[in-house]
Amino acid sequence: TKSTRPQRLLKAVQKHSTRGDPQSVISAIDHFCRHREWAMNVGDEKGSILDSVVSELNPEKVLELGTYCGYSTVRIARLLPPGARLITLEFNADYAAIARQVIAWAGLEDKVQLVEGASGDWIPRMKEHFGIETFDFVFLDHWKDRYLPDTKLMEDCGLLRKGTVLLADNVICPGVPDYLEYVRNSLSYKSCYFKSHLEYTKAEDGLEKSVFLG
Ligand SMILES: O=C(NCCCCCn1ccnc1)c1cc(-c2ccc(F)cc2)cc(O)c1O
Ligand SMILES: [Mg+2]
Repeated sequence: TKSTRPQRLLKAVQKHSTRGDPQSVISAIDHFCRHREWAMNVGDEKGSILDSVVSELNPEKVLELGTYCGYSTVRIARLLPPGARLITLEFNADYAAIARQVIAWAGLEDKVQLVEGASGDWIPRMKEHFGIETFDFVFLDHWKDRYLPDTKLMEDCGLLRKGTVLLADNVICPGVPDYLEYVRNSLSYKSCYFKSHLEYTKAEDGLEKSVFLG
């Protein structure tokens, strides 16, 4: 039976990168997506912006909504200090199965906890299930119509603190208009836009960085 794109992406990682070397995993995925098959990873251009936000923040507790094949998981986890933890939520079981192998190949499994399920179900359970007080950094990259409800849910569950940084992918393409309107007009956020391009294309896209003011 025909393989899936995530399966072909994993094979490219195992063939063209070095086990335990996250940078080589990132490069192998970017090469595959640019020269073989496009895939919805945050990509190298927006990925560099993601890197700079994470490096400046040095977060201890990170939440990623939307793992896909684990590309941004590897980008973030490789920059985390020892003892820091990344929880990544993926709804699609097939994506999760590939992501686990990509994260393990990169040698980052000790920093990452991949949880399968719906963000709306898991966000209310973060505190009691994972012993999380608040997150320092949240990367939103899942269903675009869930960015806003899940952000409000994180607020209501007390998972955000003064200074928590939300970074949202795809705010132009596919676009998250309701989320943008909220974080840009709410007195509880200081928001700014990083103009970039849709991964591996010339189309405009960008990241929105929003600091929760409490
Ligand atoms: O839909 C996207 N991501 C969510 C995937 C499903 C998440 C499942 N899940 C995980 C946790 N809770 C739910 C996405 C799409 C595009 C895109 C852009 C242009 C185009 F023509 C086609 C596609 C680009 C991205 O960068 C994206 O992130
Ligand atoms: Mg995305």
